[in-house]
Amino acid sequence: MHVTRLEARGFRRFAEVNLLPAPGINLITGENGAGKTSLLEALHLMAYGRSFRGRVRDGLIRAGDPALEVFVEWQEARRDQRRKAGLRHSGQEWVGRLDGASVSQLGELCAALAVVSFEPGSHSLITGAGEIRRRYLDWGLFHVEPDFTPLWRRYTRALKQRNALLKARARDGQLDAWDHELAEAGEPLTRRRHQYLDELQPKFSALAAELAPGLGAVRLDYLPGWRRDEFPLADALLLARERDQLASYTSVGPHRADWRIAFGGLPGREALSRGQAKLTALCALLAQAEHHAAIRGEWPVVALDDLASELDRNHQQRVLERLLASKAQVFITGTDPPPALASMQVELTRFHVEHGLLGELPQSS
Ligand SMILES: Nc1ncnc2c1ncn2[C@@H]1O[C@H](COP(=O)(O)OP(=O)(O)OP(=O)(O)O)[C@@H](O)[C@H]1O
Repeated sequence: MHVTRLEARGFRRFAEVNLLPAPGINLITGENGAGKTSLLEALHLMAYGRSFRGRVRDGLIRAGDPALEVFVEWQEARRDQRRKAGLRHSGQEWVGRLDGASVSQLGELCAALAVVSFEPGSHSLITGAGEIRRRYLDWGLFHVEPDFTPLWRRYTRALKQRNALLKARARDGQLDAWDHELAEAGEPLTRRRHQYLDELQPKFSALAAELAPGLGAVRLDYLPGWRRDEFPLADALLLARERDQLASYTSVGPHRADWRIAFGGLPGREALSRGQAKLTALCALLAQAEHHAAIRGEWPVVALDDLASELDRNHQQRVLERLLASKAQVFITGTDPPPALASMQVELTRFHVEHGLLGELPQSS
């Protein structure tokens, strides 16, 4: 898929911005603080329902403006279909529209537009909290398995209910029903996530061998959130009940799941340098994009924020060559064009941002 229009109003420093990108490589340059990252952030917001650097209260809405609006149009090659989505926040709540109709859940927008973003905070996918890694798996599954979303919603709802009952000190009989519901949704949800991670493994290994060969062979392990090899989720919930009643929350289940990367050449993920953690995160994101392409028949949009400061020239080149071969639409930002691009004879569509104003530069290669 490729984005044909990205519009934002009242977003970060932009009063109004309108970007008409090309299907191939789009390079956005500008000085520090000009607004380059904000453009990718707006795209990410539409594709994930959240920013990669903060919430609304952290300044997504332009100072002095009543609301922010983001509008994206994109083309799906698979169905030769043009699609559009809008998102608005006026300080109270998000309102979303997809293909001209209101959406009841922002998740509907997120499952429609597929964007993979690599940005300065991406290493947290490897070194950060388990929630980030769960979200990564779920985002992939929202896109490649249409019946994953209802399953995920069912589990999330049951978890909310069980936690509310635990807080209200409800009787065992009331908890039984929600334990049953959690297990009914949680078991298949776990199987899907586990299988998805297994499917990512060969893609991840191939990317790691190319981008981070010094780290050795890669293994991805799924940690389900309870001792699944010993008993089913229903039993785990029952066994944990007394403890959960004391703590007023559910301590076992897929909401506590995680996954782990083990490299043959390293003792543990803590042994990764920050640069290696970034490369590993990039491998994870590209593996997900390749998997998406294999199942859906087209690449997600790939957004690489500040590529030159994230990767050395050699790694930039390897990543860009891979993306060029994929025919994915790519957005790259930087204060200057990344050095690897200069030597690659790539056809580029160039934009320049200055003090929150965007202009298109003549095409270059
Ligand atoms: N809510 C807001 N209202 C007005 N301006 C804002 C708001 N939030 C951020 N900004 C401004 O937007 C700019 C941040 O833009 P952004 O991070 O996209 O820049 P950038 O071009 O990626 O910079 P860098 O190269 O330094 O990473 C800063 O100048 C910041 O002061």
